[in-house]
Amino acid sequence: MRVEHQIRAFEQIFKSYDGALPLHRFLFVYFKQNKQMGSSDRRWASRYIYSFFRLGKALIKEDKVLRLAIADFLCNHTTSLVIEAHLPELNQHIALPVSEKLALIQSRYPAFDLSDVFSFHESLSESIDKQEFFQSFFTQPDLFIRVNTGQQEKVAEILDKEGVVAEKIGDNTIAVANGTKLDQILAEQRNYQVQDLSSQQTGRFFQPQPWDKWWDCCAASGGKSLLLHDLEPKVELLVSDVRENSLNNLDERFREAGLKKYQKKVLDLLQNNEQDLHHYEFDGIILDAPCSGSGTWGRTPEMLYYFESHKISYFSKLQQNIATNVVKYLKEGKPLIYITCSVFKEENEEVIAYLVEHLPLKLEQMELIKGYNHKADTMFVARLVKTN
Ligand SMILES: C[S@@+](CC[C@H](N)C(=O)[O-])C[C@H]1O[C@@H](n2cnc3c(N)ncnc32)[C@H](O)[C@@H]1O
Repeated sequence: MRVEHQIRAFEQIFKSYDGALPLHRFLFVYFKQNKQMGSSDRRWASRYIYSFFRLGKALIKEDKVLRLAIADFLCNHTTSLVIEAHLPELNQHIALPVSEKLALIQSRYPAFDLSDVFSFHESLSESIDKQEFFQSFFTQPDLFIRVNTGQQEKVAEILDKEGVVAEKIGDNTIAVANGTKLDQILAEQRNYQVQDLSSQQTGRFFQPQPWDKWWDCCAASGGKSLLLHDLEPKVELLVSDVRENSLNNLDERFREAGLKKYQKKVLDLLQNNEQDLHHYEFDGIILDAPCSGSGTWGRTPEMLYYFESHKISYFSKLQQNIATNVVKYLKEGKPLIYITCSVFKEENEEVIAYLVEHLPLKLEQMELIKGYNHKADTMFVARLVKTN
């Protein structure tokens, strides 16, 4: 009876959700409206719906509940009523590594094709190891903290005292399990930022100099600007975004981080901004472009199910147009840092090919930062320099 209750709750959620909102926001509202669900019901319903979407479109023709049991088996190291009821013979293998569990599923269900987990695989950037990438969707990514230089030991000690398992990476990064309530544990926001590991690594491409003028032109709440500031606090900074709300969050984050001196503008980079920008010339521009976000779908697996492939071209055009509009404000010999959190070549290498062909830009370096092996996001970054 209890398993039927859990399955009914899962099916209700699946039926009410259409992919329009991020799943975590939808669940927040859904649970508020369904107060009869106790905390255990909510926990199981969340686990099931997230596991279910991690299967993408694999075995799409099979019964939904069987797919749920397979997904839940692949994603978790502890069993569930659904696995016990619908895959009883695999229950004893729940603690095996994902690769071994996949082999078990493949041998039982020959129609299981791992590439159906990510059904847009034809569009992937070439350097991605497809097997590893597809497999990564069955593991929840970690939460990463970028710690200011010299503060890593101190922050790690506080986490340790609170019983949080924390892994130090390099000198400035700490990984903890997703869902860790950092704001309740670490009071001193000045010393750290929540920022994905791969996003932190884009900083290697910035190379700012003291007193440089930089423009973070799609700044949102300022993640890349804060990274730039940590690399070189003497940079003069302009931040802009089309969404005023995001920039308000940025003010709050900058204040907490102690970043006081910066200029801020609400700008739509698809428009002519000459009135606002005619007297500006930058020593560096960070274009952290709007994109499909496909390198972050390990955190939002509902996208494996709901994303529509025609959107890739839409984002690619948007990226080309925004880049074209910002490059005129770059000084000769200075860098445009182009960043996406996409795994699609049309948003990455192909945008760079377009920019190099149509704009006075020369490619210095580009890299797909592969987070899928490190429980992190996958990002693309390129450093292009303006020519005459
Ligand atoms: C990938 S996010 C930026 C993330 C941010 N740099 C960070 O590190 O947290 C892309 C941003 O581009 C902004 N954007 C989208 N279209 C735009 C446009 N036409 N003009 C200016 N900004 C735009 C979005 O509002 C969004 O905040």
